[in-house]
Amino acid sequence: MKVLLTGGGTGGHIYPALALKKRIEERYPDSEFLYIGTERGLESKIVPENAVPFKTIKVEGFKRKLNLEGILYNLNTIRLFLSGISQSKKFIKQFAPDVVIGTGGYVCAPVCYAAAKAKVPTVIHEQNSVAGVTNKFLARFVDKIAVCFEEAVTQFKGNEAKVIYTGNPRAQEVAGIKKTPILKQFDLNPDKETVLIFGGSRGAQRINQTFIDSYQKLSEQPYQVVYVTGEVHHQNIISQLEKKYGESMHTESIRVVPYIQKMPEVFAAVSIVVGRSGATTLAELTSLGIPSILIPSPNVTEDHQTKNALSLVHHGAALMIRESELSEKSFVEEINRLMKDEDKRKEMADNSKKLGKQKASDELIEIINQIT
Ligand SMILES: CC(=O)N[C@H]1[C@@H](OP(=O)(O)OP(=O)(O)OC[C@H]2O[C@@H](n3ccc(=O)[nH]c3=O)[C@H](O)[C@@H]2O)O[C@H](CO)[C@@H](O)[C@@H]1O
Repeated sequence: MKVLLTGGGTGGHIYPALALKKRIEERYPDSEFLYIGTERGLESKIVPENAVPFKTIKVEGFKRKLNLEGILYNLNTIRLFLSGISQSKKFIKQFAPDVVIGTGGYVCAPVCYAAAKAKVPTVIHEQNSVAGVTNKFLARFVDKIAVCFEEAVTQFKGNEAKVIYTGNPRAQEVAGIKKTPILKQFDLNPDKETVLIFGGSRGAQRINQTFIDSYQKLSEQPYQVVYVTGEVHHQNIISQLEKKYGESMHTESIRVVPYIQKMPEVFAAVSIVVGRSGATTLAELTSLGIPSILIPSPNVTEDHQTKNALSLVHHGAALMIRESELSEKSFVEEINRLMKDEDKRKEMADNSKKLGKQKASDELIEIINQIT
């Protein structure tokens, strides 16, 4: 089978595509793959690292603010969209895929549109509880729309018949990962209670700032902390910590890193996860049954991270701190409250696991087999 994958910008759109690829390869070892992304998105790093043939096209997202600058920017976005379609057509002609899979982010728009117009069977995958703009645009052109939240099933007006609730391929990929001594890699004790804190695949400035403010208090707790800043913020966070805490920033119990490659293995090794509520992260946490404290980003389309988070909170699988209520005090107090209550953590872990939907890749493969 020849599969063209596209999706990007952030990790939450990239890892599901790679997880699906892995499962297709397991079931159909002769399969061939091509991934189309952008140079600027995280995919230009992650996809080649995973040894998947990678091509780029140039696309931008639309600006929502429609002042003169916004209008000019959007005109350029339309120009790039049109040239992105031509570039995609060329790649599609050369590679001749049996199916095209788009996992979200604006790079999918020209690629999936070009594929659908070229009559190549096309599937889009929506990770969030609120459908993204690109996927809504593509809905009428593609053959199938896979979703991960029941709430998303009704959001593709006029195209409901194409929608299938599969869940996220990343959940199937990580299911069954067991606790390992991976914390040793951070020079931490793998047998000690540990809190992992991270702000999605690119890091989150507001959480980074709260972490800097809370550093001293966190270093006094009986648990260990792994803090992920996001690649681009790392140097700045380290400098700020050095400036604020001097020598005392070097503690036994806190590690500050830019990015974690084997994130699911780290999830399985920690007591709780604290961070943003990106949909792919939540699919991984529920697949593994990890309790979490979620701080939704307020800067995403239709506040979808709050809706993602609430779908776990309502099932007793996570706690939530709204960013408007985030402070050094609420951050440390909430973490401490959960870390002191083992029964609560156990109950949340069970509830989290019950939400996990672990067969997404196989269900997507079934869809692919139906339409090709
Ligand atoms: C700001 C923004 O637009 N965020 C969106 C983006 O988030 P983002 O890319 O942050 O998405 P997610 O939190 O869903 O997924 C992040 C992925 O990166 C991995 N990871 C993260 C950090 C790290 O150090 N190492 C690592 O491997 C996680 O394990 C996960 O697989 O896509 C998600 C999925 O559509 C959306 O729900 C988010 O709202």
